[in-house]
This record gives sequence, C-alpha cells and structure tokens, in this order.
Amino acid sequence: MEKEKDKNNNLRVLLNYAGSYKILTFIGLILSAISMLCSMVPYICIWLVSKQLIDVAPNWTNAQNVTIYGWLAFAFAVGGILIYFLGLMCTHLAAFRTASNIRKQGVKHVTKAPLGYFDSNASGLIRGRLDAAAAETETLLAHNLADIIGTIVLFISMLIIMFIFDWRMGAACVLAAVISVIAMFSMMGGKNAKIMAEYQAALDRISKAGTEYVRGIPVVKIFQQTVYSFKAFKDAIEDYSVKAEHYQADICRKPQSINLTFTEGAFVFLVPVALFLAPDAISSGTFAEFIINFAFYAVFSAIISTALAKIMFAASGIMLANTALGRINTIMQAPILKTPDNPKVPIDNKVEFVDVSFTYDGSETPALSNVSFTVEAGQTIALVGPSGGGKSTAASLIPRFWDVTSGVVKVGGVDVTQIDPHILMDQVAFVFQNNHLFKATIFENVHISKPEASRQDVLNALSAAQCDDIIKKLPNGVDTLIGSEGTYLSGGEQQRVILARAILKDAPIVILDEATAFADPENEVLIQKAFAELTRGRTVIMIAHRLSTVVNADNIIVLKEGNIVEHGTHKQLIESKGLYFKMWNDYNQAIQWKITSRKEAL
Ligand SMILES: Nc1ncnc2c1ncn2[C@@H]1O[C@H](COP(=O)(O)OP(=O)(O)OP(=O)(O)O)[C@@H](O)[C@H]1O
Repeated sequence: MEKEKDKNNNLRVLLNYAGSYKILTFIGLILSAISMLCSMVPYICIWLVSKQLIDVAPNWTNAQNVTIYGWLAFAFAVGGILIYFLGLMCTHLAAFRTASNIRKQGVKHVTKAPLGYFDSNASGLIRGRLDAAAAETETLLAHNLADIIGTIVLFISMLIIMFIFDWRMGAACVLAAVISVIAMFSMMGGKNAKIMAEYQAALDRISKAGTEYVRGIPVVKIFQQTVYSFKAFKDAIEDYSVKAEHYQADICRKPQSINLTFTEGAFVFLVPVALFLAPDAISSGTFAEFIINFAFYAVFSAIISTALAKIMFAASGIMLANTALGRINTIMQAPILKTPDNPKVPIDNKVEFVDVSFTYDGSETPALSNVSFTVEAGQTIALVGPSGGGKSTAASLIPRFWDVTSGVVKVGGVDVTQIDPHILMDQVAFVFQNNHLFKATIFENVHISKPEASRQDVLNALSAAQCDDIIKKLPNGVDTLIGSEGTYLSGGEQQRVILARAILKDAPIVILDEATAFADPENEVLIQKAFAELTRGRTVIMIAHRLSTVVNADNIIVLKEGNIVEHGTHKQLIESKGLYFKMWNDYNQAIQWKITSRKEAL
C-alpha cells in the first residue's frame, strides 16, 4: 500500500518537473487511449463483413454494406495510427521538457550545496548521474505511460468485445491472458519483489565498483595487479552472478515459461471450447454464426500477446524510472548552504572557534569535539597532529565547506553563517592539496581568482609565487595552455601556480594546507618563498605536516581525534614534553635518517 503510494507520488513528482508542459502528457495519454479504441474497430468490421456475407450467401450482390465496412476499417486503422503518433509527439515534447528541467533544477540545486559536498560527490559525477537519470525518465514519459494507458483501454474494450459475440469463447481467450498476467506478476510480487530488489541492488553495486575500478586503473597497473586484486569489484561481480543466477533460474524460469506459452498461444483454450460448443451450434442451426465468432476470436486473440508485451515493457520502464527518480531525489536532497536574511559584515580578520563540534553526515564519531581557539588578525597559527586528527576539517569550517554541528566559527567577530557567502569567500583564500588547475592557460588559471585584476596584476602574482622560471620555459609563456600537447607541470610547479592564484586573490585570511611531498629540494625552496609572500601581513591558519614550518607560528594547536590536546608556541610545547614534543623528536629523527641515507647514496 505504502509502496503504491510512493509510486504515485514519484509519478506526480516526475510530472511536476514538466511545468506547463504537463498538460501535453495528459493530452498524449488521452490520444493514446483513443488510438487504441480506433484499433479495435477494424476487427469489428471484419466480423460484420463476415456476418453479412454469410447472411446473404450465396446472393453476394445483396451484401451492400461490405464496402462501407471496408472503408470504415481502413479509416479507423489509419486514423488510429495517426492519433497514436500525435499522442507520441505530445508525450515526447513533455518528456524532453521534463528531462531538461530535471537537469536544470538539479544543477541549480547542487550549486547551492556547501563546497564540502563536492569532496565526496565530484561535480562531474553528479552531472553524469543527473544526465543518465533524466534520460531514463524520458522513456517512461515518452512511451511507457502512453502504452500503459493504451493497454488498459485495450484490455477493457477487449473484455467488452470478447463477451459481446460469444461469452464462452471470449472467456476462453481471457483465461489465457489472465494466466499469462498472473505468471508475469508472480515474478515481481511478494517475496520475489525483495529478490528482484536485491538483484537490482547487486547490479547497482557492480556499476559503482566498476567505476571505482576504472578510476583506480593507474594504481592497479603500477602495482602490477589484476582485476581480482580489486576486491570490491570482484566481490560485486561474484555477488551479482549468484543473485542473477538465482533470480533467472529459480524465480523466472517457471513463470516465464507459463507467460510465454499463454501469451503466444492465447487460443489454447479457444480450440477445445469451440470443439465443445460446435455440436450445439450445428443442432440449433447457428453453425454459420458460430464459425464467424470462432474466426473472430482466433484473429482477435493475437492482440492479447501485443497487449501483454506492452505491459511488460511498461512495467520495466516504470521500474527504471523509479530508480532514476530515486537518484534524482538524492541529488535534490543535497544539503543547501543557508544564506543569512540579514547578513553582517566582519569587522576585522580575526578567526575564532567557540566550542565547535562537527560530525560528518553518515559518520558516528565526531571529527571535532568542543574545539575552541582564537587567531588574532595578522597572526599565524598551525594545526598539527596525527593523521585523522581533524586539521583539514577544522580549516574547512572557516570558508563554510561544511557548517558546524554545534558551536560557532567566527570571522571578524561574526558567526560565518551570518556573513554573506560572497563576502566570506572574498575574505578567505585557501590553498588545499586537492586544489587543481583547469585545462586553460596559466594566465586564466590565476586570473580566475580575481576576474577584475589586470594582466600586470596576474604577472606580479606569478612572480611573487616564484613562477618566473616556469613561465620562461613554456612555449607561449603565461599564455601556454596547460594539460595539453605535452605541456604539463610538475607537482611542485602546479603548487606554485596555485599559490599565485591565492596571492592574486589578496584575501586577508589565508588557509594553507601545506603539501606533504614536493618534487625536489629546489622546488621546495621556491614554494617556501611563495608561502612567505602569500602569508605576509595576513591571518594564517596553516595545516602543517612538516614541523619545521611551524616553529615560528604564534600558536600551535595539536589536534588528536578531534580534540585539542595541547596548544602554545613551539618553545612552550617542547618544554611541556607532551605529544608535540614526541612528534618533534620523531620528525627530527626522520630528517636525520633522510640526510644520512642521502650521504650514503652519494
Ligand atoms: N568527507 C568526509 N566524510 C566523512 N568523514 C570524513 C570526511 N573527511 C574526513 N573525515 C573523517 O574525519 C576525521 C578527521 O579528518 P581530517 O581529514 O580532518 O583529519 P586530518 O587531521 O586533516 O588528517 P590528515 O593529516 O591525514 O590530512 C577522520 O576520522 C576522517 O576519517
């Protein structure tokens, strides 16, 4: 019952996407129903012609209405086809508009999602999902719905006609159809519905794991692995084959055989019933009419298989559209970044965390628990600590990649949720490790952070980010398209261009995720210089992986499992001999080891 309600709701939701074009769907459905009624008329005409011929036999010239019936049959057959096409045009127009509106509204919705949403939902992937789901709804709206309505009308009129001429032979034909339909629905209903859902879910898992596998091909190749090393993909394939075999062999085999037998042989009961009725017809002198009726039902029963085939296609279309709509709904339910009704303006560049806790959606343990700290305007603080401690999470709450679960993050004395998102974005520049360059020129890649900047501003930013050597060696200098025709930048070079982008933005607050690995020592020196340019005179929150870069920070916050376990200057933390002290010793030992190995290698 609930499910039926869901389906109806889904259909209503889908139809609402069509906007004013919704009416075309209804017109299309009505036309489809009319065309089905038209397609019945030729059969009745055949019956009438046969009856008249037998009535006047052997004086055939007395059969005056034969021509009229012939033309009538022709007119309704052609008219039915034309009306059907007209109906399809309407449903197609509405379906295209629906799909296009789904795409537009989906994209519009996700652009309002917080940036963090795109960490786990790559924008390309969302677009792909939206596109595929929108296309899947097209089939339902353009064809399946019209076919369902047409088939319902066809069935009702068939039932009426079946019983008009000879109810006994009519019942024989209907019985075959009923058995066929029962067999078909037994594959889908009851406990089989659950198995079918599991089968669909296995199919979904295989497709997701397949995508992950394709993404991971470089890793698989590098480590000389095979597809079987991708356990999730292998498991998904195996699980699917078990479910598919069970579904096909145990669930579908019997009902499908019954369905096909009675769909294609709708007259299996007709012949025995006719043989049973024939003697009566002969003795009562109505054998001629009996033969006409028999011929009519034999011909007419052929429609049953067409109607049943249509129902089957329509049922699978509805299922597909339902799953598509489910996918669309998850996109439409993406969280929205709330904008303040009466935005406030930050008064300075101070950053404050007041009792902040944050738990990722779907996670049970908080990534941050009751975290409080203050970064005065112009100060530099470093977030350090073991992997998974919550450093990146804390940094990402400042530009509202996510909103806190409890507590407040303030910029310039104002809760970030009360600042106009555009102003907040202007206030903060962030350089994260997963920032990437677009397939565009170096100039465009930097210019994007401040569209009103002049060419000279961009060049100055590149220079400040120590990019002069990169530009010098490129064929078209700053106008070289990167990511094409063999023009690729090394990791360290890319990092410097990204820093130029942040320098050009000239935001007073800088959030910096210091990269863990650079290509070579030369690049590293240049990057440190670029960092220094970017952070000069600004409020800086730095996620530090190498402790050498935090020694001069005004405050170091040590995060472990989402809690601040220590804070203070480098000197204070070394003296207190806590976690930072231990990390510092480990770090120095690692450096020592690196230097010794290099010396030995030389
Ligand atoms: N998008 C996400 N969804 C769910 N959990 C997440 C997400 N990002 C991080 N986490 C979890 O939140 C916790 C803190 O992660 P975070 O990335 O902030 O730590 P970190 O200190 O920056 O780690 P690292 O030094 O390895 O970058 C971890 O347990 C992590 O698994």
